[in-house]
Amino acid sequence: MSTPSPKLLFATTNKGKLRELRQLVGDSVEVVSLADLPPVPEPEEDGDTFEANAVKKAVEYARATGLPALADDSGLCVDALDGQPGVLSARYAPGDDKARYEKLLSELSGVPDEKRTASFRCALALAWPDGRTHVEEGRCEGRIGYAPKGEHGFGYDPVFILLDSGRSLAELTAEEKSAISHRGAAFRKMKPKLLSLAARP
Ligand SMILES: O=c1nc[nH]c2c1ncn2[C@H]1C[C@H](O)[C@@H](COP(=O)(O)OP(=O)(O)OP(=O)(O)O)O1
Ligand SMILES: [Mg+2]
Repeated sequence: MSTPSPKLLFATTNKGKLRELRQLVGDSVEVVSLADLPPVPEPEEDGDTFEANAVKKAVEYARATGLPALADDSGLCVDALDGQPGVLSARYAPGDDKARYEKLLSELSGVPDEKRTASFRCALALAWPDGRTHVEEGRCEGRIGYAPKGEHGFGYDPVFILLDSGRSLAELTAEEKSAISHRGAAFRKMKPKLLSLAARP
């Protein structure tokens, strides 16, 4: 028997997203990541919306690889900063995730609790190699804390505080995070499309 061919590409360079998407998909669809394939140039994320960037990434990766591709464009919209860093979250400060959330904390220094509200947004786009696309979005409400806490997750998770429990997203297990996260919400809407992919001959 020959090995079955891969059915879906997780089209992201972000290891944190990849880990969460793998767990969300489970074994319902056979997946590969970019690391399993010959190098593909990274699409330029020049859209004004999460949706536009997610579609662009999914379409370019699907065309380049010939595989159906699932791309994620996401970020943090902070009300006191008029929605910034938004689609520019990954480029908010040079360096690593810590440098970016520390910049955010310093931008918000002196801003009181009730004005520290924020939301994580995620657009997931599925693109077929022929150019067809399907998009779903999700969001997660919270507020920005005063200092990082928690060891799980990635990105801005240590400074994103949930409204009900007061815990940061980085204090949740992967399962707990996906149950309430922007990515989990978008994924659950996308899931029927992904399952239909698996069923294809
Ligand atoms: O659940 C999350 N928990 C914490 N932070 C998060 C989350 N979701 C997105 N984020 C942050 C990380 C990055 O600063 C930006 C995404 O930027 P974004 O361009 O979509 O991803 P990326 O460049 O890291 O990888 P790629 O474009 O290859 O998928 O928002
Ligand atoms: Mg990116």
